[in-house]
Amino acid sequence: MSATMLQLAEGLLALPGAKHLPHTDKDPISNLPTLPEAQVSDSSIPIIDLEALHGPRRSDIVKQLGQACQHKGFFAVGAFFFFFFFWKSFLLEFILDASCAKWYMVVKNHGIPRTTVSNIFDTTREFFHLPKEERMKFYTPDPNSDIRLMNAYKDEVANVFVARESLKFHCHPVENYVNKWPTNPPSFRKYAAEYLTNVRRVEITLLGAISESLGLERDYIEKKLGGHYVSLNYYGACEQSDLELTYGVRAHTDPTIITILLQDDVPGLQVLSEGEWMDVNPIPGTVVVHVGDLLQAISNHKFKSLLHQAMVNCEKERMSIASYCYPSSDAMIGPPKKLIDNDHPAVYQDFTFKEFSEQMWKVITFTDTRLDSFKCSTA
Ligand SMILES: O=C(O)CCC(=O)C(=O)O
Ligand SMILES: [Fe+2]
Repeated sequence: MSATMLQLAEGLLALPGAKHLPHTDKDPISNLPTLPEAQVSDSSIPIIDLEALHGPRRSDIVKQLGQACQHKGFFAVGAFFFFFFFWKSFLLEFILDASCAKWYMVVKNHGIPRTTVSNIFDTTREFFHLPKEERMKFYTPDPNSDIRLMNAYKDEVANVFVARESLKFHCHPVENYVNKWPTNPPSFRKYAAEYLTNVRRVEITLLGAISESLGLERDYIEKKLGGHYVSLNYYGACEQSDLELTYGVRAHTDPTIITILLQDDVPGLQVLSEGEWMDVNPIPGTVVVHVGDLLQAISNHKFKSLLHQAMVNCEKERMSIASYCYPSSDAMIGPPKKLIDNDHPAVYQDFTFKEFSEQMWKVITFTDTRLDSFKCSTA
C-alpha cells in the first residue's frame, strides 16, 4: 500500500515539529492560541432522512443533500507556511471562506440498529479503559500499519495538549482486516465488524445521492471507492485546571470523500459555520456527515470540505467513531467533464488519490490547502 488512509489521518494531526510528549507542566497562558468560543448549537443544521431516499421523495432529499454540501462563496486568502503564523492564517482563510454554507449534515433513519451503536461504544470504552500496556500493543510509529494506536500528545509548537487517543484501522472488506483487530475486550471484533458493515451501507447510499445531486450517475463516486478506514476516538475527562490548555482534536478538514461521524451523547464536536464555531450537539439516532477534501475536488469546488474540531470537558469522557471514506489509489479525483463548462471552468486538474496522498506528505497542513497543488492555473 503506497499511500494509506493511516498516513492521511496522521497528516491531520501532526504539525511539523510536533512532539508526542506526556503532558506534565502547565504552560503560561499568555503563549497559548485562544481556544475558539462556540456559539450554541446551530438550529439550522440540515437533517437528512436517509430512509426517504428509498421512496418517492428521493429527488427532494437529493436536492436537500446537495444544498447542505453546497459551497456558495469562495474568498481565497493566501496561507503562510511558516508554522509560527500557521494557526492564525488558516483560520482567517476559513472564516472568510465559510461565510455562507454548512458543508455537513445530520442523517437520521440511517438504519444502523440502536444495539449496534451501543455495542460499538461499549466495546470502544472497554478498550480505552484497559491498562495502558494492553492498549500500547497497538502502538507503532509505522504510518503504514493496518492498525495503529495514536496517543494524546503535547504540541510544543502550538503549546497545547491534544487529548485524543484513537485506535485507527483499515476495515473494508472486514474479512481482510478483522484478524488484526483487538481481541481484548473479547466483544471487540464482533461489534466493530457489525457497526462497520452497517456504516459502509450508509456510505454507499449517501454517495449515490451525492453523485445524483451533482447531476452525475448514481454510482459515479462509488466506482472510485477503495477501502474504508475508521478512527475510534476517545477523549478522557480532563482536569478543570487543564481545560484552557487542552483540545480534543484541533481544527482540520478531513482528507476524505465524506466522513461519517458517530458521536456518543457527550457534546464536543464543533464546526465552523458562517464564520462562527458552532457546537454540533449529539442528536440520538443520528450520524453527522462531513464533506471531505476529495469531494470538494470531485464536485469542482461546488461542495466545500468542512473545518471542524473537538473539545474536551472535565465532567465526562467522550467517544466518537469517524468512518473515513476514501478512493482506490488509482482513482481519478479531478472534476468530471459534466461539471465543467464556460461558466464553471475546472478548478482542479485530474489527479489520482495516490498523487494526493504523496502531496499530503510534502505539504503537511490541517486543511484543504492540501489540494492547492492540483488547482488549475486559471482557477
Ligand atoms: O470527535 C469528533 O467529534 C471529531 C473527530 C474527527 O474530526 C476525526 O476523527 O477526524
Ligand atoms: Fe475530522
